[in-house]
Amino acid sequence: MTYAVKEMFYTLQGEGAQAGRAAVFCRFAGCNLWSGREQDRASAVCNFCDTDFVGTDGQGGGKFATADSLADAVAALWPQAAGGNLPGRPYVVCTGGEPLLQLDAPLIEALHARGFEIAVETNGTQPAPAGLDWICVSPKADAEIVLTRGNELKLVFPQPLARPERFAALDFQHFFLQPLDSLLQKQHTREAVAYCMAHPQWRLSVQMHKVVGID
Ligand SMILES: C[S@@+](CC[C@H](N)C(=O)[O-])C[C@H]1O[C@@H](n2cnc3c(N)ncnc32)[C@H](O)[C@@H]1O
Ligand SMILES: Nc1nc2[nH]cc(C(=O)O)c2c(=O)[nH]1
Ligand code: SF4
Ligand SMILES: [Mg+2]
Repeated sequence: MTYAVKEMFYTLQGEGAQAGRAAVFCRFAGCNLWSGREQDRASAVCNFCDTDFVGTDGQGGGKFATADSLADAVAALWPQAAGGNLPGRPYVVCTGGEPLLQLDAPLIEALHARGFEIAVETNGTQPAPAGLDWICVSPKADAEIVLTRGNELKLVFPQPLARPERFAALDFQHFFLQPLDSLLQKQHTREAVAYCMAHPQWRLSVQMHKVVGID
């Protein structure tokens, strides 16, 4: 299968329980909940997206004909210490767009073969292939989730039609509220803080990369 990748870069995970960890980000092109075109945003199932995932023209992006060629490109972004491996297991975060439209068993095998721990950021509407090491599901109000277990559930907040209570009993290790980044971001942050203080099952996920100014 050919993989369409918008961009690939080395940075720190900015969100959730792995925030602060060095990671290669592999951003797959395309999503099932929005075309990515601004003129379609208002009518999209998911209409608050902060990401450009259209096409393959970003930094490190492209079309990859095989799992091995994509995994080689991911591995090339991980820093190599002279004369040996760095401490800290190589970590790749597959995101998008919606990564589970493309991430398949051959790619998981190829990334594992290169020593990578594989994380995914998904909207939860697609089943996950076996072998993923970290699953972050971020539900959207108008899209039913089929992925109801994983490592972390990270709810963009507030979504009036997707209250945290709807997800609180699902099978995840960590529950995060991530303030909706928009013109009202400060207000959303205050509301998320108040919710977490009243419901200690939930923790706050600040999008750290935006605070510190990295990709
Ligand atoms: C761009 S999405 C890509 C992965 C996948 N499609 C998903 O929605 O989880 C990556 C993460 O950013 C979150 N996100 C998108 N737009 C956001 C915004 N305006 N404010 C806060 N988080 C946002 C998503 O909910 C998701 O957790
Ligand atoms: N640094 C950084 N951390 C992130 N965590 C999730 C992201 C995403 O867009 O999926 C993201 C991102 O775009 N950058
Ligand atoms: S599901 Fe994820 S990638 Fe798709 S539009 Fe929503 S936030 Fe963006
Ligand atoms: Mg992002």
